[in-house]
Amino acid sequence: MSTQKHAFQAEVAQLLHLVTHSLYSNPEIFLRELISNASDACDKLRFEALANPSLYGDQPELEVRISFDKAAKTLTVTDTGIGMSEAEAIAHLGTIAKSGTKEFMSKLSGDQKADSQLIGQFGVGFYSGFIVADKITVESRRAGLPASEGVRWTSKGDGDFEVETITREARGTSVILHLREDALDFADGWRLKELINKYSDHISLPIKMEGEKWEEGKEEGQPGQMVKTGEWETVNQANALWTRPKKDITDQQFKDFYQQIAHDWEPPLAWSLNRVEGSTEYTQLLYVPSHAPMDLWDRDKKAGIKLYVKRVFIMDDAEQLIPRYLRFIKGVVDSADLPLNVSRELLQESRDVRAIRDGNTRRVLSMLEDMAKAQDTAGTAAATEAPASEGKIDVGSGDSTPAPEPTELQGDAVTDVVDKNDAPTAADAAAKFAEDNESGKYATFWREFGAVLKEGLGEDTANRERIAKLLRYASSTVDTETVSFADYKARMKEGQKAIYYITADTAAAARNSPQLELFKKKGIEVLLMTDRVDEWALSFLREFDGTPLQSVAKGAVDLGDLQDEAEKKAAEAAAETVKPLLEKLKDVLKNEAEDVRVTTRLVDSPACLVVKDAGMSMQLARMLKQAGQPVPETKPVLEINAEHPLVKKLEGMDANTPQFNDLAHVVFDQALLAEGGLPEDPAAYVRRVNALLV
Ligand SMILES: Nc1ncnc2c1ncn2[C@@H]1O[C@H](COP(=O)(O)OP(=O)(O)OP(=O)(O)O)[C@@H](O)[C@H]1O
Repeated sequence: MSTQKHAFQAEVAQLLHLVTHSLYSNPEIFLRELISNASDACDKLRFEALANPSLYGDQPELEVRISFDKAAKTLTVTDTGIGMSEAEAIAHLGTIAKSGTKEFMSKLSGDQKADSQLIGQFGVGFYSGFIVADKITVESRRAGLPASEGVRWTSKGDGDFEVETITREARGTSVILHLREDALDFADGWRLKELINKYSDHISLPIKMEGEKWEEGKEEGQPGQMVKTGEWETVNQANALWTRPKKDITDQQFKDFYQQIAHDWEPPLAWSLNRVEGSTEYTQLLYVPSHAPMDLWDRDKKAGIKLYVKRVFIMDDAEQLIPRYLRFIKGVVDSADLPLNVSRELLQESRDVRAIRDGNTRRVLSMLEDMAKAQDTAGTAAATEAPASEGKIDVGSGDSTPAPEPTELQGDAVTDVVDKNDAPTAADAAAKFAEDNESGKYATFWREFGAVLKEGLGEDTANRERIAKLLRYASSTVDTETVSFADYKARMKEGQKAIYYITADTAAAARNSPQLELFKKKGIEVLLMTDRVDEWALSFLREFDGTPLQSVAKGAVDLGDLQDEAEKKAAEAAAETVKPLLEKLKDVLKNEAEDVRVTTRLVDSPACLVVKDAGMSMQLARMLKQAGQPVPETKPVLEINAEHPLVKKLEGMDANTPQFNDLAHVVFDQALLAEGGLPEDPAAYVRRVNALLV
């Protein structure tokens, strides 16, 4: 059969260029990527063979072999997995099928340092071989195909690759790297073992290397050398990480495993490994990443949970195992109860799956609570020399014994895999304390994923209160997004009956909103909600811990006991005197405003717009309109400040004059502008302002 030449898909060519130019500083990751592909290929075969055991043929073993040839300058990774047909080799090794590739490519800046960070988030897979090789040959045969239908794929990592049909006796794939001159140190048994140990110990498959022994020189004066023994030895632990006792797993191994499953170069913020026993038995290993993926905002993004059944890999991205608002969580669930042939459809209906999903949700929420608590403790104890307690501090690092959740497990007992004697020493704890304190893990989490977590208020009724406790906002008195509802409540003024908040497009707009004037004057804190999701999410949270939440831009302002008698009296008197003006304004602005009333919420501004209590905020209405969604046509209420000179001026004017009409409209449009909106007719607004200026 002749050789056919194929061009790489444009994105692959681009990726290849990037791989070889950005990743040379960390060349060794290629081995992790190739072993991970080999392991995936074995997982796939094991899964397909459940329905068709003949796929194993006469080779029942699933394994990975790593060999090298110093003289030929090659390094070969061979697996007995599913293999590839010719068409598959062309498709899988010549194009990138992954969603998000385009987006990824568009984010590249040309700055190698920044790009290599990005590529770490994306995962380079097979192409990382080109960091150390100037040519790669892949020989493969798909399980179930005859030996004559093997394929050889070859490329130098430039614009194209070649494919030819070969005869290959063994099922599976060999990836042969022709090492670059500067990467010859990888053709070394010790070096390879060290790397396997570092990156792939937790792979559940045996990774084998040919044994070597020292042989003295045959003749006098001839140096000795290492020679191969011909026996293949397993060099990794070959049991899945999550099946090992936690005390036998180092932090580094947890992190390495995360990097393998999440294709992320950054270490995770926290993790938790537990064996859950009871009516539904499973092991969960869950990770909180330290940064958001590029497609976080895609609500259809697949979840990052891999499902195993009794150690057999079943599927990636098992979205039934974690709610959508926690879609950023990565990890593994290994169930003891689900059938091996479980399908996505079946997952939807399974009671066991619901129990696992609930268990995962609770576990993630407690990890977040622990992180938040560790940060709070760090914040208050920052100046003290020693940590307050080991348990608390260890919690923040993610590898702690999670707090038990007795009442919430509905009969399922959590047995942590960790040996309780595995507790960290005081020195460990102090070191971790310093680390956590420095990094502010919860702050990082909140910055990256806070807005997604808010979706949980609407999605997860059962855990709404727990989620509410995890929320953080900036406020009129605190610049950073660090204020929890509980913090807010603790600082509430004597007599204050509600948690006040304002929604706006930006923090600046919220902070400078006229609606805040009275609150600022009285020193009442107001939470600033500036995420798009805030208003929707808050519609599910009417109160926190018995205290109602009240938007300062909705309904009439009622500060209740916070307003003293004299103020109330003055306001009532002002309302009385300004009544005739209100009538005039209502008439002139009948097309724009639902109502015009006098308010005490303003101090420096003449007027502001509010919506009725149950109404949709103007900000949300604008957002929906922009998104092309139908929005009920509601008019805002204009509230005026009877003390303001402009209002006093209006009071003294004849309502039938064009000047009154102009000033009334200017006051309305300015209130709209201050709130982040745009006048219906901007040109008319400009004309009116100009008329008043001359
Ligand atoms: N050893 C192998 N055996 C069988 N198929 C393989 C092997 N290595 C790679 N492939 C195929 O080539 C595809 C591309 O591999 P690559 O490593 O580039 O991406 P990936 O594994 O899909 O993604 P990532 O590594 O980022 O998770 C794989 O999805 C798989 O179909």
